[in-house]
Amino acid sequence: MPGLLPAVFPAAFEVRSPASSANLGPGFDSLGLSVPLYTTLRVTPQARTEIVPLGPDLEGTPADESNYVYRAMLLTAKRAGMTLPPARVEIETEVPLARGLGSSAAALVAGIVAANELLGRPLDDGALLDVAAREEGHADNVAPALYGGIVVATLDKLGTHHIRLDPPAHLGVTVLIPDFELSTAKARAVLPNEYSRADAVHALSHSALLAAALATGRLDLLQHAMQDYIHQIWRAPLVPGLSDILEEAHKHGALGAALSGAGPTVLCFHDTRHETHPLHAFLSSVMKRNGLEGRILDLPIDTQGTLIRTL
Ligand SMILES: Nc1ncnc2c1ncn2[C@@H]1O[C@H](COP(=O)(O)OP(=O)(O)OP(=O)(O)O)[C@@H](O)[C@H]1O
Ligand SMILES: N[C@@H](CCO)C(=O)O
Repeated sequence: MPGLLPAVFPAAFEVRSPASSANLGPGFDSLGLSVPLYTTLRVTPQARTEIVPLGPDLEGTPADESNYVYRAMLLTAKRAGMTLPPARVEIETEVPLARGLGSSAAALVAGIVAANELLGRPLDDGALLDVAAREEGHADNVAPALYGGIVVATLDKLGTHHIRLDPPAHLGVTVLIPDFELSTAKARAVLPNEYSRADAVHALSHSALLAAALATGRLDLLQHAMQDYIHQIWRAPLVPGLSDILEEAHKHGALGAALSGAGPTVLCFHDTRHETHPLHAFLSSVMKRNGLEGRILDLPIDTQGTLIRTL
């Protein structure tokens, strides 16, 4: 009577994917870095699928196929041409939702890596990135969430191509995370469909300079290289204080500043050898002037990306 035998399931495991900050100014949809705030999945193979969002931040998150994690797991199985084995998937996150720190990318990447693990690893890293980038529509959050560090990535008909950079020495991140949500969809809806040649050349040259500066540790060039006219000016009305920070943060110790992803978080680079008190004081004063509440955190750049651990 095989039906009465206890099923033997593979060992439970945990997948942890980091938050990310996309664009870094002019690298719209193509450049990002990861930071150590994590989305964690605990995956326990069992007879039926159960999606279990945990904690107050995920309250109201669906537990069906519209859940980002579960959707990503199903997509991965489809890409591999296999059926997803059932499992209990507990989801926890430290990444604030809809704040420009890649919560959706961390959820997607964690789901993709978890499904690949359950399926016996049929997809290599490049295919995992491609599944994630196609689902997200751009690779600038998902690539750092998968690989860690700073990643330059392209997504087109030919596939997803990327180069991962180790962060330059002494480069730290300060983020101002406002207490309000801004969905990526809303922040993309305000962008124009067309740009002038001058704006295109400005974006190309500055994003190329930024990637080269990050690759060679030229921290002195960040402030200039992070200038952007592709998305930040259009999004500024949605993020009170953004223009002040972009214009003035360098006077208070920032090496450069940018809207993080689609916002409303703002990212400043700092030199880890220097105090960040003056920058914090400036960011606090901008919040106060604009009637905002929020958190200011100094973070290193995560270099590990997504990790799997057997439980
Ligand atoms: N851990 C999670 N589990 C399930 N769904 C999640 C999780 N994290 C994020 N999401 C979904 O992603 C949505 C937020 O995605 P959105 O793209 O708007 O913002 P973001 O990814 O946080 O920011 P950005 O893309 O600008 O960096 C949430 O409203 C929720 O539906
Ligand atoms: N590059 C994307 C990141 C947010 O998902 C944007 O700025 O809209």
